[in-house]
Amino acid sequence: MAKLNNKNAQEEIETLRKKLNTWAEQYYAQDAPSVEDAVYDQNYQKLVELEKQFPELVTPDSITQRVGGEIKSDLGKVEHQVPMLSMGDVFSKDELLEFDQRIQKLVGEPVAYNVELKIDGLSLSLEYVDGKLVRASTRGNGRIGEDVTKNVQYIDDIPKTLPEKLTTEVRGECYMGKAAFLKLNTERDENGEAVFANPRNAAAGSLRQLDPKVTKKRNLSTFIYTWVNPPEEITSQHQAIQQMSKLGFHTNETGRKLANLDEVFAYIDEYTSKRDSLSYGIDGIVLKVDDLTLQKQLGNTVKVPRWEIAYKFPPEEQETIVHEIVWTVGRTGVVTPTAVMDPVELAGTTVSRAVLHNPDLLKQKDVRIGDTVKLHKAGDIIPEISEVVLSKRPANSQVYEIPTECPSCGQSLVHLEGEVALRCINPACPAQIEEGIIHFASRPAMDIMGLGPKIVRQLIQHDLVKDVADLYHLTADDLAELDHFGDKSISNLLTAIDNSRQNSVELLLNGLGIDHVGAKAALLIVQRFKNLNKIMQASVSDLTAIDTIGETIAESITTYFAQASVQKLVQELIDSGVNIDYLGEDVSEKEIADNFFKNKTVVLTGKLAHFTRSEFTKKLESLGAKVTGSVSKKTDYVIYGTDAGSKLTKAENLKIALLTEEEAIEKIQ
Ligand SMILES: NC(=O)c1ccc[n+]([C@@H]2O[C@H](COP(=O)([O-])OP(=O)(O)OC[C@H]3O[C@@H](n4cnc5c(N)ncnc54)[C@H](O)[C@@H]3O)[C@@H](O)[C@H]2O)c1
Ligand SMILES: [Zn+2]
Repeated sequence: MAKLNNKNAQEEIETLRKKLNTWAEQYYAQDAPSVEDAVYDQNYQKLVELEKQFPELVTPDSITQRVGGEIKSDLGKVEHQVPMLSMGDVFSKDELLEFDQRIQKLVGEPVAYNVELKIDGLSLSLEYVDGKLVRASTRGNGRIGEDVTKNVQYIDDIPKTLPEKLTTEVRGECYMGKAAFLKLNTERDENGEAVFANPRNAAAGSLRQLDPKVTKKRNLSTFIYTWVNPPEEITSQHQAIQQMSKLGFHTNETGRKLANLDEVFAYIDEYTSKRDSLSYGIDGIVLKVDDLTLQKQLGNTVKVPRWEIAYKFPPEEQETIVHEIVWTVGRTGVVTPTAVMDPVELAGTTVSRAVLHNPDLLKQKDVRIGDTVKLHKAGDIIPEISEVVLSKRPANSQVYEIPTECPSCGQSLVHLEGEVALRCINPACPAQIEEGIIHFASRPAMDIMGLGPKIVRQLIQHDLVKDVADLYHLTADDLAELDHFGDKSISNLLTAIDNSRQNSVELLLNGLGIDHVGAKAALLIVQRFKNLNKIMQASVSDLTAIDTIGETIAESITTYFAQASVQKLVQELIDSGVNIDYLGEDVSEKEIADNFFKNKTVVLTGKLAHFTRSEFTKKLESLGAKVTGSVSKKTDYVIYGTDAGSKLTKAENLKIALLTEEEAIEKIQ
């Protein structure tokens, strides 16, 4: 690394932290990472190196000093009696040797390790009182996790009662098996929902659900590997696992107590080759000092235990040849390239396609027809081209030319400002119409059962529909033209279409497929305006007056409804009897019951432990409080967390009533 001066280092550190924080938030809170783990890990390592070089620049809120992301869900919060930590990781056998040497030096002699598979899921704590399961929680930020007690009732392998009346806590990994993961992603893909990047995010997204019935459908499992407070006779990790298994916990059978690193390396090799045949995903192996007393002596850093380390597998790679690059047109006209390659076996499945996402990425990787490429699986699952093997590039190879015309309708493609994507902006483009109708009928939109992609495709091929309004004119005779479509299916589909006329209008607003407007935004907008005509007349500033609606969404909506073709479409829908009113509960004018915060002006400052700023603000606003950004004489209360700065001082000077976060929470309840 080039020598940096203090100022440059500070800048670089801040840039890295910002990037990592964003990725961690997407990964931990939204269960939807935007970059591969390897990219995250590399940037994280860079930050670690810089902080080592410039220790004075380390701050307690740096991602290297804390666990996971902030908790942002609406699930209840649970404070962990013993913190749930992260784990140090290494990427080579050499680094494992260094770890072992460090341990030997600290302990004064060679130690035995219990070696376990590193399961690709999320940590889960289970608390029992008198042998009864009373509470389950996620790791969260390590100190405070999310309450998932209701959700784990639906995980079959978790014992709800123990054979002994123990009061104790165990921890382990909650995961989704490979088969369940692939099934879930296939379903989501068919419903037009975003697929999960890997089994870990899928497990996290399925466990952290407000509605436990969703968890029930997701087929989660556990491997329990930590006994937080074992009985005295348990003196080693190996023993702890065996005893927990006897108590009915699902433990992993592959763990082994090993006396030296040669045996550990053999274990790594063994499971590197067995990995694909396991029914669950693993991303490495874990070395734990086996002796529990030694574990205690070695203790923890702020973020990780000193007595354990994860060895992460290098990503598996295969070489193959690219034959073709195909372009598909999505609902919003975005055209996406996919490389089609000679089929190869990669981490357990046969792979022949890899999405290249956008033309920039394709250019940057400079993938050409005939190129030999290295293929790996992001998150162990999704095939991706890592790089071109330049030494194997044919002599006559030519730079791949990005198409200028839409593969579906032939109209010129455009690059909209500020976008990496290439788009077809022809509203009559058949591919877009098809995707648009599939979206309109999907579950989060108009929810028309039985109108999946295959049927939509046929309806278009038979010239039965050209836009979503045509759906409402379909007759039994029309549908009889379709392949394998019997009387029963016909009448079911017609009923489903008919029922959708009565949907509350947020489903229609989402179904129209306006850029940036998903189910959540649609609901918020509809709750404010109550009726589609009013939304069509709203200005950008009318729309942004809604709390969470920003300019991007607002502009997208006004631009959309300004189009004559759209106005005509909406009129046709109305003429076909489709409802355009909000039929849900009235939220805005609901009478707010008297409470401590009603009609009070409140300022939040400092770092909150139990809620995020925006969660807390929402909560207070729902109680009728006005939450503002700065302290003035009009402020009734200042609620403060840790590290509160000038706002707190100002409040003290103005003698404004102060509440700690905990005090404020008490007043809410
Ligand atoms: N792609 C992204 O944007 C992104 C963002 C944030 C984090 N990440 C990934 O997450 C990793 C960091 O996450 P982390 O802090 O949760 O650490 P980690 O997942 O690398 O390791 C710690 C976790 O391993 C789990 N585990 C599995 N098997 C275990 C066993 N047998 N014994 C003990 N623990 C076991 C536990 O849940 C524990 O909390 C990074 O290395 C990165 O790869 C990716
Ligand atoms: Zn087109």
